[in-house]
Amino acid sequence: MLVASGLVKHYGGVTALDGVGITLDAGEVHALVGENGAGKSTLVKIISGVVRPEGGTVELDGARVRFADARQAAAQGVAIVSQELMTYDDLTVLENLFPYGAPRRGGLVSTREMRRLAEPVLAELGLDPPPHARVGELPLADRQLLEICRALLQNPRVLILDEPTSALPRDAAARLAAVTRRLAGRGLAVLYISHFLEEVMRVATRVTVLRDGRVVLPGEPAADVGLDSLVTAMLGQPARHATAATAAPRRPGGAAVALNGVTVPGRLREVSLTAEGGEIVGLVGLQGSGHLSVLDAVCGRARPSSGTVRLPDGRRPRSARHAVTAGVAYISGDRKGRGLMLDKALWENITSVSWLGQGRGGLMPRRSRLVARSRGHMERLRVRGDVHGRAGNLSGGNQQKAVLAKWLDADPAVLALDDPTRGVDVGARTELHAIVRDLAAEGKVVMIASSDLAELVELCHRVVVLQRGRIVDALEGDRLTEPELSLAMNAGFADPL
Ligand SMILES: Nc1ncnc2c1ncn2[C@@H]1O[C@H](COP(=O)(O)OP(=O)(O)OP(=O)(O)O)[C@@H](O)[C@H]1O
Repeated sequence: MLVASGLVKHYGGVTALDGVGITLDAGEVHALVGENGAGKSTLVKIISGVVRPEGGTVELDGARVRFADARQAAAQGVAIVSQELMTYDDLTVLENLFPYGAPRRGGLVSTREMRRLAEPVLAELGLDPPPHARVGELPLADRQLLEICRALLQNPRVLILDEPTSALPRDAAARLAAVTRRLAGRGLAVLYISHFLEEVMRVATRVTVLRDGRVVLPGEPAADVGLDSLVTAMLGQPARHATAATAAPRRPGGAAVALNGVTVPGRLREVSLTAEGGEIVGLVGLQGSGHLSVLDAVCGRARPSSGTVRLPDGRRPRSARHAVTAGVAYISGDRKGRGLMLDKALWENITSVSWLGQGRGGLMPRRSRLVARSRGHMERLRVRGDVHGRAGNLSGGNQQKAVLAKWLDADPAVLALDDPTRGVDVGARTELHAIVRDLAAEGKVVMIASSDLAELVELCHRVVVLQRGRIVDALEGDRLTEPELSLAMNAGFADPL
């Protein structure tokens, strides 16, 4: 149905695509995988017309197409849900669902018609938001699903999903996988880009792997490709297997983060928790359970009405900025909360936080030193990009790594991580985990919330479970397994706030 062939695209000296082709057939879920920076999003942008290739063609039903933009692509039946969230946060749910023109009756926008069209699609994805709520107020996961609803409301024949589950909790991701298969069953051609390889293997009928802008595995039946060979194709070498968290050295007793009877109205109730230097403490819960509010309290983003939060230097976080200067690094996988200066060079980004903390009154280090330091962090995290290039030119996953590089440069005492490996490829995920373990071994406090339970089990010494603003369990040792975590998150609800 859709055939791209021989696509070539360079960005300056970088070869993003070097003769890439892919065929999407009706009724298939075709997965596209590859490391961060392999060229996946560039391929999508060329199909949607956002980026012009230097060579190659895109054909739809045998006719060559060159869409001017995503809107024209949608009009011809190619709907794209891109990696970056594109919701209009100030508009309502309904307004967001019909961006290219709302249904009208007698010349007037018909809210009733909008609801009639939207409701079954929302229901299929398990969404039930108040239709007049502002989208900015919805949780990230709902916003991501909403974008998919918007694409489906265009009745596409080709649906392109670029990392559709990166912000989704497991149940929603599973629901989306089922919906995706159903859509293919109805004859849609689906291109599915994801870093969650197990999910890819479950949902895809065929899989194409890109490495360094080239196709290294062309549209193989997913059933014939094992997970290991998929990883090997992506990385060009077998993956290093992560060691279990229990093997990580633990030296508790250093400076700690301590929450004592912390209540944040509507979010946390009398939460007491100590995370010591050297410890990796996980935080988990269903949406709205308060696990992210614990991070917010540590980062000075939520003020307790009673109780105290103490940072390793003995101070209380008074504001987000104050927490930064007190050595708290907050790293979020939420792309919008990433905090890179996209127009500035990578080295300026990477060295920006430490300058905040150390710069006052001191001498600005020489630029060459800052660049060299940035290069060091980039190598360690395998950030693929030019140290002098704009941060905005990096692929999504590489931007995520650049944020971590920035905080590594600041040498924080506390790492508050919120889904830090969202959208990051398998190789980088393992690398990132190794770095987090190293930082803990150096005596730093690590607190991590993740929607990826496997990540928590692999990484944490202890995982604290919250329900309705309260700590209800803490799992460690033999009890720290995915099924136990899932059970603790869902079982026996605490009293409501
Ligand atoms: N506007 C741009 N300017 C310069 N380089 C760019 C630009 N967009 C992409 N690149 C580069 O092209 C390469 C491919 O990027 P692309 O975004 O397609 O990767 P990706 O496979 O989607 O990665 P990710 O999994 O991280 O999203 C990367 O090296 C990236 O840095």
